[in-house]
Parts: sequence; C-alpha cells; structure tokens
Amino acid sequence: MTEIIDGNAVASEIRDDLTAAIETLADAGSRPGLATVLMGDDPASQTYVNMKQRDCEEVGIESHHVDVDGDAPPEELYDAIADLNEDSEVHGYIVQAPVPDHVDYRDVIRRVDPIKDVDGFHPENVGRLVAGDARFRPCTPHGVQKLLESADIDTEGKDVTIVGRSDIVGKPLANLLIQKADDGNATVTVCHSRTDDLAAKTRSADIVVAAAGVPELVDGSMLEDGTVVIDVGVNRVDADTDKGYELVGDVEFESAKEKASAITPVPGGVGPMTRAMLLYNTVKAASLQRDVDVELP
Ligand SMILES: Nc1nc(=O)c2c([nH]1)NC[C@@H]1CN(c3ccc(C(=O)N[C@@H](CCC(=O)O)C(=O)O)cc3)C=[N+]21
Repeated sequence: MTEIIDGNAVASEIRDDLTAAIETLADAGSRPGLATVLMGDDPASQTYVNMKQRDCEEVGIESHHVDVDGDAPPEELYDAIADLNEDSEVHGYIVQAPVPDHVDYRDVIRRVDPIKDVDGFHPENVGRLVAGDARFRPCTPHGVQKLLESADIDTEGKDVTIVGRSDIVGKPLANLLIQKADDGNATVTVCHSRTDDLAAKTRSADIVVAAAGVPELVDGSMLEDGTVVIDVGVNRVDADTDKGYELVGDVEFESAKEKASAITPVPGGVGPMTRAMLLYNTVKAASLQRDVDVELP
C-alpha cells in the first residue's frame, strides 16, 4: 500500500509543539512577531499571506502586514524593509516573491536584516547553511525534511533526485540533504530544464523531490516501484471550480501513486509544512533576538 503523507497533520503537530515556546517568549515580554510584505497584487501571494496570518493567530504569534503598490519605485519597498529592520516587535518577516519585474529580488533580500530573515534567503544565511551552520533553514526544504522524518523515511545513504534548481527549494534542499547530519547523509542529484535524461535520474532514485514549477512533470512511468515521492509544486491551473483554478503539483499523482511507497498530495502535502516552518523560524528569530532559550520541535 502506498502511504499518502499528510502534510496538514504534520504541520498541525508542529504548530502545537511551537505554542509552548511562544508562550515562554510572551511571558518574557516578547511575544514573537511575524510580518509579511507584499508588493503588487498577485492573487496567489494574497492567498498565502492570508493563510500565514491565520496560522499566526492560531499559535499566538503577532502578525503584521505591509502592502506596497505594484507600480511604486523599488525605494518604496526598501523603505518598508528599513522600517521592519527597526521595528522591535517584528522578529521576522518575509517579502513575498515574486516582486514586480522592475524590482530585482536579490537587491531586496540583501536589505533584510539577516537576523530577521525567516525565509533564510539573505546571502549571509545562505552561506551559513552551505557551511553547515544554518541559522534559518529555508521553510520549504526544512518542511520536506520534517515530512520525511515524520514518515520514518531515513535519508542516510539514499539516492535523492531533486528536480529543480531554484534558490528557494532545489539548491538549499540539496545542501541540507548532503550534510553530515541525521536528516542528511544522502547522495543527491539535482536536475533541471537542461538535464539530458530526466527519467533516468528519477528512476535511479530512492526519493524523488519534484520542485520545478512545471505541472505534472513527473509521472509514474519515470519511477521505479517503491520510490518515495515528495511533490513541492503548487501550480494554479485554470479550471471550472468555485475559485476558477485548480492546484496541481509537479507530479502526476494518480500514476505516481501506483509506483510510490509513499507520496505527498497537492494540496495538503508540502504547502502546509512551508507555512509551519515559517512559524518555526519566527520563534527561533524571537528567541535569538531576545536571548530567551526555547525548545523547538
Ligand atoms: N518570500 C517568499 N517565501 C515563500 O515561502 C514563498 C514565496 N515568497 N512566494 C511563493 C511561494 C509559495 N509558497 C507557498 C506556501 C504555502 C502554500 C500552501 O499552504 N499550500 C496549500 C494550499 C494553498 C491554496 O489553497 O492555495 C497546500 O498545498 O495544501 C503554498 C505555497 C510560499 N512561497
């Protein structure tokens, strides 16, 4: 039987486990605060921002939000970032990607105070992660590691094929999984749009992580029996539903499920874990900034 890994359930456990740390910080006079910054009005981004605000409310994190007009000059976003760097009630914040075309996301990230960079995207935090001394693990890769752990899937010695080389998923996940650590010790292959024979790489893997942002790129014909399949894709495709779209992963679920020993669904797989690990990083940020020790899940 194929195990369907329930990301909503694991994320909910992590939120529960975070509440004690949050109350410890609140009792010490510093309830953790998380801010989201949204430039423009990308509908998917607005959905994520709303979900993050609800998550914060559930666990007792103070949530803040800043909107920046999509047509404003980059300086307006930089000013908002400077304000958040100064705001002692905001321990962590993220600038929702993508930003409009006239803004360079790398210029944005460099302005975020690294101690408040709960996405883990600032070059200082990227460097620390690669050096094996991560401060904030990027939320999606960290969520993937926690999902594997929750399903008792050991990565040690395993062949992991990651499909996708993005700065926010593929690259940091590859770095984490090759590290000498209980949740690492894997042999990792990173594939991308120029990979010659993608199916050969996915077929030779014990664990496939699909994170290319291409709907249903990986299907059952590309998998051997018994593969663990982690689907990071959250593609909105037009559909005749209430919302006018359907969420589709990077994996063709039905055919992949026939081959997989365990698989994550979309929705309800990695997505909720990304949000849970953002809360985790926010609690860690508050703990570091206020020098209050807490136990993290
Ligand atoms: N600075 C920045 N940090 C991010 O972490 C970031 C970002 N920008 N830009 C966009 C991507 C995407 N992302 C998701 C988070 C949660 C779900 C999620 O909760 N998905 C639910 C359902 C969502 C729905 O119903 O639309 C699920 O898969 O079950 C999805 C996608 C974070 N991202």
